[in-house]
Amino acid sequence: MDQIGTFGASPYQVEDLQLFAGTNAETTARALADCAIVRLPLGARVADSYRARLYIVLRGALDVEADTSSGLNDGTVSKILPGESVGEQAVLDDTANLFAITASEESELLVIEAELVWRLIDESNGLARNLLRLLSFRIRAANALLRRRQKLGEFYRQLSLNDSLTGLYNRAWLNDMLPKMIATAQRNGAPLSLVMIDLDHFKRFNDTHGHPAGDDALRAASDVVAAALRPTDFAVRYGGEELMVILPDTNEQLALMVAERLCWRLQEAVVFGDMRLPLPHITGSFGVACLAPGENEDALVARADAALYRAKQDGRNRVAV
Ligand SMILES: Nc1nc2c(ncn2[C@@H]2O[C@H](COP(=O)(O)OP(=O)(O)OP(=O)(O)O)[C@@H](O)[C@H]2O)c(=O)[nH]1
Repeated sequence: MDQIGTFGASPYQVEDLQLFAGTNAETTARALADCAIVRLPLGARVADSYRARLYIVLRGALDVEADTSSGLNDGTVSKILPGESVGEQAVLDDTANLFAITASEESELLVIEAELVWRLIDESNGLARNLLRLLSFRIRAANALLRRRQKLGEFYRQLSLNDSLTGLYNRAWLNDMLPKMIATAQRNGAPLSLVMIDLDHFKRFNDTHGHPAGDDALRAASDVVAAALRPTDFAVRYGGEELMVILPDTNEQLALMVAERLCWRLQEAVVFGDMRLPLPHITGSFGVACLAPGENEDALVARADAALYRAKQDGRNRVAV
């Protein structure tokens, strides 16, 4: 970063500098006359960014990375073009320019020391107004970036908690949430029931209609289950062709009714939307268990599993407790 001259001896005009728009050009030019102009070759970094200084691009362009000190640097880079500035915030709160500033092409920069910026703010309402406007714009941009990151974070969180084939909650979600729901139910003395569901002869279904049709069937079964539940119930893909329903505040009798309803709706489900194809049907076997006092999630799941096994043994397409 070589100094190649001063603002006063350069061909650049105050009118070229966004930050000084609307200020008295003559007074400003006088104040800036001794400020250094430095040249930055392509790819060079603003080397003394440890100081609070304002840089105005006169020619070329700068890339400014997000704040590297906060650990929030996610590769977001803003471009600073001729007339624009960087470092206002560092000057205002008297901290170093902690972000990485690099020349994206050969550039010339006007360097204004913090003390001079403050003096100019004292002397010029126009500069103060421009700075406020610029900061307000930067805050809005930073907020928008945060919102985008939040949305992205939420998107990935959803991805990691939902099964990609069926859209139901996955095992990771279950492992996290079921113990919490059980603890709440135990604490409040509230009932909680589980329904384990296993699609019947699913291997045969796959062998007869093909694996993609098997996927369609799984999706159809999941849709049936999800659509039949209250907003307070939860549907989970427990494993391959095994689903689970968690019914908070539901005793065994009610859970049995829910399972019967699901069983009936499943056998009525349309697997293929294309009516020209022969209509294969799917059925499921259902095991119901209601939380016993002092019981933990493993014991409850094991009882629902045992009930499911009985439903299979008794001929499938049915509910057992
Ligand atoms: N298409 C498809 N098939 C799956 C998926 N996950 C598991 N399966 C199949 O589900 C079948 C389960 O077979 P089994 O465990 O033998 O049980 P079943 O044939 O359903 O017989 P029963 O449970 O005794 O009624 C296997 O053939 C798996 O390949 C999936 O995501 N998509």
